[in-house]
Amino acid sequence: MTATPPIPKPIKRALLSVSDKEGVLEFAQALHSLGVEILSTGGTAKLLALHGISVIEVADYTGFPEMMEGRVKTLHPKIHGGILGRRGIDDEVMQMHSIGGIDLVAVNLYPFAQTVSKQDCTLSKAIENIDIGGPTMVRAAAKNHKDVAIVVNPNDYEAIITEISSNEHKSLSIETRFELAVKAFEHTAHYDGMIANFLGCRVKSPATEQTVIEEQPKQISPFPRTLNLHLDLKQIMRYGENAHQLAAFYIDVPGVNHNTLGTVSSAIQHQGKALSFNNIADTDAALECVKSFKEPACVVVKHANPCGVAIGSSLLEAYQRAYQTDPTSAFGGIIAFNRELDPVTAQAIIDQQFVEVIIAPSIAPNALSLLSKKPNVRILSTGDFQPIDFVQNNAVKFDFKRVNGGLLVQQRDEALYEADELKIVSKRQPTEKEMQDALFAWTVAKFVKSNAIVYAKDGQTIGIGAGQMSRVYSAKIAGIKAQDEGLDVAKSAMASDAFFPFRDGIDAAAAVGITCIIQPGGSMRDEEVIAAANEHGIAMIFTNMRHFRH
Ligand SMILES: NC(=O)c1ncn([C@@H]2O[C@H](COP(=O)(O)O)[C@@H](O)[C@H]2O)c1NC=O
Repeated sequence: MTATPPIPKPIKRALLSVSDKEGVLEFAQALHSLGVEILSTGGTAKLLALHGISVIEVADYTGFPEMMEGRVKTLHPKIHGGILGRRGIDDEVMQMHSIGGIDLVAVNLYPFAQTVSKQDCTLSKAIENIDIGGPTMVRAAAKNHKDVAIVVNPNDYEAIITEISSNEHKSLSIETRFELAVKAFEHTAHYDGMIANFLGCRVKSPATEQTVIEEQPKQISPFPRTLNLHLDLKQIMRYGENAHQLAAFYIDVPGVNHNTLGTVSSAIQHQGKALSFNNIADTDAALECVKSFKEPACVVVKHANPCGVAIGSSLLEAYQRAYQTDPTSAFGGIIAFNRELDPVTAQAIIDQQFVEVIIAPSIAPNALSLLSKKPNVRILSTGDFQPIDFVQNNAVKFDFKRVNGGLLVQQRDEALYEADELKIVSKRQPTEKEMQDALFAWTVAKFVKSNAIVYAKDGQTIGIGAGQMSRVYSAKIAGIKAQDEGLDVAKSAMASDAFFPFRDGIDAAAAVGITCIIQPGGSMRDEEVIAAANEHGIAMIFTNMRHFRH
């Protein structure tokens, strides 16, 4: 025998207490029209009253004034009893203490994230912006979702009004209340996580020598004692890196300190099969690399490594030159552009190769209709993104690598080189063209897995050696690939993501005709390495910055 679900009770009384007042007037107005009595805290009540909406102030309802500059507003048994009381179980005790049920709670919290993102935010200001009464109501209402609806997101107001209006009992279904409750706990978990992260950077831990309780400390750790992450599930994949692995894509929640615009996480997919785990990883690698260039550029990626990168006077030229580096590896690759994809380039791709994903800031409509002939190709647009300003962009953004039993956390590698750290260490100065080629190769090398060796000439990669355990083998592979594709390495620049431990890498470069080398320097045998460059007449630039990538 199946139990008949209880008849949902109508929503008769709502409590509205919001910091973000967006949409609250319309919401309150609609609730009022549905015959709902509205209780509200000081600022919210004032706004509603000003617009002629009938409202009872919480202070009048409880008989207790708001006090301590808002620290105590709703923390009263008449409010919390009204939210937490189990209908059908606690009715008698509620009646005994004159506690009326509150059937809907709409709360959003003090803007803690916005407050602490301001440069001049003091510790006291941050602490005053920790909402206490709000989360208490949110959690209470979420716990009692069987009888109470909790609304934390103004984007939900409209759907809630629509559902109540169309429901014969002027209520919300249990499914809606449950969904809202889960959203509410996610919201308070995120909120408390932010607070714990903020305070956890100031307390004695392996990251800090001492607890820092200063109003505006000059330096605090970027690493909280406990790391609270908040990511939203975007997609479940059919499988992970391999078919026997379950996988999902979680994305950053856009907010005050996160800008997800122009990333793979917020890209719009126009056609093609769902992105796979490897597609997303490779698309991110291609996209982040192509953002480094100001000129029209194209990056072709395979297994997270660029296999061809080029700039050109047009996107078509950039694509053709990037493809030319390694057509064999480009088969089934991921292609990223830093300009709108035009129909000529789209047609060239279709004519020339099998491609898994194409990503660009935008896709011209006529390019999209051409690509629709290849419906399996995943086409993504990110919206505009700015080329990375390596000097300006010093925001602390984290990069994570999971190890068994822990998580490695580091700042993202957002630098390229410090201009005043570039040093010519060879006898011969690089020509202007050699310098341009070297910086292009260096930019690409940053995105190639270590050990990375990149040969480049005229804004085009000529050979890329990636992921080898010895640098000299990466150099050899870059040379072999160039030769196999009939590209002339002579007079190319060579970039190495880390220093050369021995002179053998330089000798190998000279043997294939490299005339300029860019590398971090810093080896015990730098002298020997520089002497080798001088012997071969190679111009050598030290960047004093390494770009390992694993
Ligand atoms: N202290 C309390 O009892 C309390 N109750 C509700 N709040 C918050 O006060 C804000 C709304 O205040 P007002 O309606 O006065 O603008 C909301 O963000 C709500 O989460 C409170 N404030 C902070 O803790």
